[in-house]
Amino acid sequence: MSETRADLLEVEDLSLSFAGVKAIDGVSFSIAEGELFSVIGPNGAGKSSLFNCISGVYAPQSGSVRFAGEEILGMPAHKIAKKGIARTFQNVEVFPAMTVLDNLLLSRHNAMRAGALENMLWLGRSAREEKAAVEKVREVAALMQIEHLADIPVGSLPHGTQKRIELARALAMEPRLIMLDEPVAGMNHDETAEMTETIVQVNRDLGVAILLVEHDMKMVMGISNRVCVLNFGQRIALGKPAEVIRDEEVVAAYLGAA
Ligand SMILES: Nc1ncnc2c1ncn2[C@@H]1O[C@H](COP(=O)(O)OP(=O)(O)OP(=O)(O)O)[C@@H](O)[C@H]1O
Repeated sequence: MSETRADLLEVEDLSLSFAGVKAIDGVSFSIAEGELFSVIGPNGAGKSSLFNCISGVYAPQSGSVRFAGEEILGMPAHKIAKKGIARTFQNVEVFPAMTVLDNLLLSRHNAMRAGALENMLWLGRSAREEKAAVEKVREVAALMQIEHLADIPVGSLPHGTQKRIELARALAMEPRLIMLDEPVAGMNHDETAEMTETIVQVNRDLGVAILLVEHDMKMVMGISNRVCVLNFGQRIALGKPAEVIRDEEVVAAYLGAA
């Protein structure tokens, strides 16, 4: 990764409390355009809270989150998504009764269109526009190697495949940043290896920046450009994987949590 790339996401002095419990305590970091950046930390360190602040689900008490130079803190989640930040969830969030193709199309329409009703009914869309949308989501499906499943209801597919579909839904929005919340959780060895390769491919070939939260340390250390470590809501380390893994405070935090 070049060191000269511009910052895409800038998180500054972010703090979030729940009834006196500091879930995030003055955290700052930035992610460069096209970077693969991971956030790790023991259980309860604040990783999910951080995700939820950036994507507009939680409203932190203080701090700033800028995306492509624009303050996004306080914006509703759907507006943040439209700005170019897509996310996946710890638990698979797909529409199980809908086909793979329709799941991808709906995600794309939600990102591109204005009104919710119009999204649902696809009103006023020209046939050409619709054709372009189908072409785009088929392209994404091919990249994610789920093209052959296009007409199958998502709910009937295995967990690992549903996780891939969730990532494909995020990609269908053509984001500049994808936030992945434990993308290999619950996957077996082969599924994990496949998903890891896909994440690297999406980052490298599409140039999409990735913010990854994951407990699988081997995966994180193997693919990240930089890693940020949280403990009790605070940033205790930030750097290249080889630096972070040797950091005394990081080692102590993980041993303490073991
Ligand atoms: N909705 C909430 N209400 C109250 N406290 C919360 C809420 N969400 C998180 N917390 C608290 O904030 C702290 C950080 O939690 P968070 O879920 O962000 O950690 P995490 O690093 O994602 O943990 P895990 O790895 O277990 O998912 C914890 O002390 C947690 O109990």
